Amino acid sequence: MRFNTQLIHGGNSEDKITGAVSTPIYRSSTFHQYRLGANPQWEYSRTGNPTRASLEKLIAELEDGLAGFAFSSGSAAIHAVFSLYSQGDHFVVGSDVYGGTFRLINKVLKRFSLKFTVVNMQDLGAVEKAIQDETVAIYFETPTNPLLQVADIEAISNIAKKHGIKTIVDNTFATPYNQQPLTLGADIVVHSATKYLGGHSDVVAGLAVTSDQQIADELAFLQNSIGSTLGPDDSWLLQRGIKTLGARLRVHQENADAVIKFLQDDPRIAKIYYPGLTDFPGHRIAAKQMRNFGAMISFELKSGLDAKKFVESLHLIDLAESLGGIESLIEVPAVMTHGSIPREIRLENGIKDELIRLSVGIEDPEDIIADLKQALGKLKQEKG
Ligand SMILES: Cc1ncc(COP(=O)(O)O)c(C=O)c1O
Ligand SMILES: N[C@@H](CCSC[C@H](N)C(=O)O)C(=O)O
Repeated sequence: MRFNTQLIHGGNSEDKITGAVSTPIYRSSTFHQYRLGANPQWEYSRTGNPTRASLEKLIAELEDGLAGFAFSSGSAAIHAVFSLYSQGDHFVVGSDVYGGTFRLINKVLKRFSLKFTVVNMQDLGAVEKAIQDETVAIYFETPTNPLLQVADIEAISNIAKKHGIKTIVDNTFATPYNQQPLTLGADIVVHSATKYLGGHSDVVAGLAVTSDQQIADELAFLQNSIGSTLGPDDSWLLQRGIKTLGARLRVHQENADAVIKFLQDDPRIAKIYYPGLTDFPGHRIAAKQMRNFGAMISFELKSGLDAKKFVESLHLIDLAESLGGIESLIEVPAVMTHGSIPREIRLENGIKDELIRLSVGIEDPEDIIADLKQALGKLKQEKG
């Protein structure tokens, strides 16, 4: 099956009992056991639920992995993956990660004595140099949130393999439509499925997929033991969202291409962060490992232009956290999504106070651009 067919027909897309073409929502916390101690397939919904299992099978197929696991949020999925490891274990972590991941690492995982070295993943020499005797895995996003930095998944996975450690990739920005890290050598992929996979800003969910049987067994154990599983209703909603991933991403991409062109031509834009730009660092690697460059764009206004005024002047584009939904969303990472990172670290990592991040939706591109234009126009008027 090809990818777009798989989106629709993958997982357990037909119910074995009724033939329903949409996986039923099995809203049952427990399941009747016909014989005592017979180890039934379904026993209790935290341990396994048929609706969740269909979604988990689907994401495993889409990422070309062995097993998938659905969690109550992306953060819960990331937490479960780090729970594979023990006190004293060391990780090499990308310097540009979602603010909540930074917070999880620094305010939670460090309390359990996991150790971290932060490295710019574009510097392969620095990645290898950061590996210690206790290092168990390399963890990174690509493209990153919010700077859209691109890391070479294959090259980093090769370094990891050479040192007998694992590679974990947060594939939220790219989705398996644009990039499949497991096929490039990674061992575990995590997602905030709240974003493009759900696609409609109506579900908070997380996914993890692995190509390694031992990790799969351990993740199944941890998912059940920690218990941060995705409920059947949200599992269904997420699977429904995933069915249109390809169709949505094609429009997201067309719109992002139009918005990029507009921003490039506007004299009030100082800098654009987007892997599709040929002069953007990482463009060559993105072109190698991604089907397309996605619809996340970050940018800075020319000095003296007020980013706050700009985002508050938009009418169509929502000023809101999150991304990847059908509606265009804009935000200022320093104040919103990455506010949990101390300012000096944010600045060190390249996240300026005025950086603006735009998630281009699937509205008519003319309307998105008209909104950007009118909000930029207000700034010009004020300055003049
Ligand atoms: C790249 C990335 N990873 C993980 C997360 C965490 O996901 P969630 O909000 O679903 O917990 C987010 C956003 O929240 C994100 O942008
Ligand atoms: N206030 C939230 C931040 C959510 S950010 C959501 C998403 N990852 C994004 O980057 O837009 C928090 O403190 O967790």
